[in-house]
Amino acid sequence: MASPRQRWVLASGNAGKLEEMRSLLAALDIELVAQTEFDVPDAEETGIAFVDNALIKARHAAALTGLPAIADDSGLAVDALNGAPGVYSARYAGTHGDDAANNAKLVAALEGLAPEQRGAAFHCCLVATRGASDPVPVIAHGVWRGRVLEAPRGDCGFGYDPLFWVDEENASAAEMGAARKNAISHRARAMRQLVEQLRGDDHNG
Ligand SMILES: O=P(O)(O)OP(=O)(O)OP(=O)(O)OC[C@H]1O[C@@H](n2cnc3c(O)ncnc32)[C@H](O)[C@@H]1O
Ligand SMILES: [Mg+2]
Repeated sequence: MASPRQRWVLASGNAGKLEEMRSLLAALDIELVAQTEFDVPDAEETGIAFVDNALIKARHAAALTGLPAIADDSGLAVDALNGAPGVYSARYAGTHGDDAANNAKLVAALEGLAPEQRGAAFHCCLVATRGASDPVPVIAHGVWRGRVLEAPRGDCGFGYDPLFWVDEENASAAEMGAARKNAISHRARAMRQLVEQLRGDDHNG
């Protein structure tokens, strides 16, 4: 599928995600173009599961550009909130993509909980579709476990990164730096799987 210099559209309007996806996809010899460069508007994310929304976004971008597409649907599932905000992570506080408001709401929701009650997982579902009606899209899923801090720490990354504490790193996702995050994150794990499958595709002709 990923023949040399094939063009793919990255079906995301999130600048933080796009930067990470580009760096994670550097292993594939493909030209990646953000959907915003084609004026593709955000798709309506009506799915119940991450994979539903990733499929919706990939098909939407492929349909409007005529190119193969890669989409990411991701979010934070907090144990004490029974998996919320989950697929609603981007609009947890009401306004889509208002990271500061989302983080403030999360801090308030977990107020008073002890560290061992603050477990959470970042999920990332990636979908690669060869076209809008591809009957066999490639799907990958990565999970990254950590703990929600009582207050933000660090300036790197995006979204919930300043609240996501990773014990083994002794750092929040916003403190560890892009290179480290891109080695161990939910998105890194999903992308390794996706790249593996796309490479397999090449070999299968
Ligand atoms: O749908 P697109 O256009 O890709 O962009 P989006 O920002 O709406 O993305 P999602 O619908 O997948 O929502 C993901 C939410 O989870 C957050 N999130 C996902 N990955 C993250 C990461 O690596 N670090 C911090 N927050 C993350 C992100 O900030 C959003 O609030
Ligand atoms: Mg979205």
